[in-house]
Amino acid sequence: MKAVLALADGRIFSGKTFGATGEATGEVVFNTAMTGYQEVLTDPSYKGQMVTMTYTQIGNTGINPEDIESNQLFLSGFIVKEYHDNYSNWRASMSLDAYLKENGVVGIQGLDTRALTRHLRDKGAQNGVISTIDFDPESLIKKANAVPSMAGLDLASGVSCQKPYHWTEGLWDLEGGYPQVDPASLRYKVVAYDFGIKYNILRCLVSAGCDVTVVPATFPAEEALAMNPDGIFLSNGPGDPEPLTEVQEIIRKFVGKKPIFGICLGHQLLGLALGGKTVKLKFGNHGSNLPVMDMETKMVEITAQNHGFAVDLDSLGEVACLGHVNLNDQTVEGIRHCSLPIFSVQHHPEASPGPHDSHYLFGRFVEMMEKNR
Ligand SMILES: NC(=O)CC[C@H](N)C(=O)O
Repeated sequence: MKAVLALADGRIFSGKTFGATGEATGEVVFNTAMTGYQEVLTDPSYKGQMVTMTYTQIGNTGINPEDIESNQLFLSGFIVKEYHDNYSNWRASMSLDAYLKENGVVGIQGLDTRALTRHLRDKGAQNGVISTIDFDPESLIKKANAVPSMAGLDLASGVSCQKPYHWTEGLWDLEGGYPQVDPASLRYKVVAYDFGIKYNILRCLVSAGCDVTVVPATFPAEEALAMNPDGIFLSNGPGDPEPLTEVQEIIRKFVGKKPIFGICLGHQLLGLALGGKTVKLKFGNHGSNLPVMDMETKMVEITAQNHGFAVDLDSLGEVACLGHVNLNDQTVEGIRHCSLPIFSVQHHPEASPGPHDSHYLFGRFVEMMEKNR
């Protein structure tokens, strides 16, 4: 069955349906990861977006119950070159097509994703519509232009948990799968603010020795401090960090009181809480092969990333310095507070999908908490 993708600037791509049928809208972004479509589909940070994978063959490894990063699919549309229904993997329990159908996510396959990616790279990420019911170019372009801009959108509040919960699952291993870790063996008490947190971040924290309590995005700072944590963690999440002013106010209350570690949206919110600004990038970075330098050690790590906004370093003045830099586009990849045990990164040290080069950052957070006990 025919499917069409129309972009707000008038470019139209034709393909075939897969997954759910109907119509979907969102900001179209490209992801350069070669594997890990399942983690991409369940990453809450993709809410409001439609993702095209630059890797050509998608679906080959099917879907398994273990590689999910949250309990649902968040992106609104999935765009691939060649969908493969005949999957093969020892853990797979269903096909990608069936999974998208079951979760109502509209897909399109068989279009030139290379041309689409080059278009987004040259013209910038932009809103679009995938349709299997309307093929009229004029009507589709109108629909794409009616989608609200990602800049200014608070999407994190809608994906955060409703009430606090405790997390004790550690990192996966081949023999035993995901272990349940005895909380008595976990030395550092961490309050993790959930703006759309990925499971593997929680697992990395537990495996690094943290006893994690996950709290909603606007959980009062006073209540978090009353738990007497060793550190505060700020998670990834969808949308623009700027409208989340209540959250920035909460973060400010931890500065000077507790060690803080932020990832992606958490990093951007920390930058704003410290008095800085964020900017929307032309097409951002989404993938698992992006080079970054740690300014402290000058080591280069290959990282997983998924962001459309970035912190403006100059706006932070003397408060914080550059902790990490993206070696492709020189964007601010991390900040470090000049005098307090506070740091954050734009990339994803938990990977999922991606290389494990940046796992050491969880150890750095634990060291900070140890020094500040
Ligand atoms: N992965 C994330 O946390 C994304 C942060 C933010 N939504 C951005 O696009 O920049």
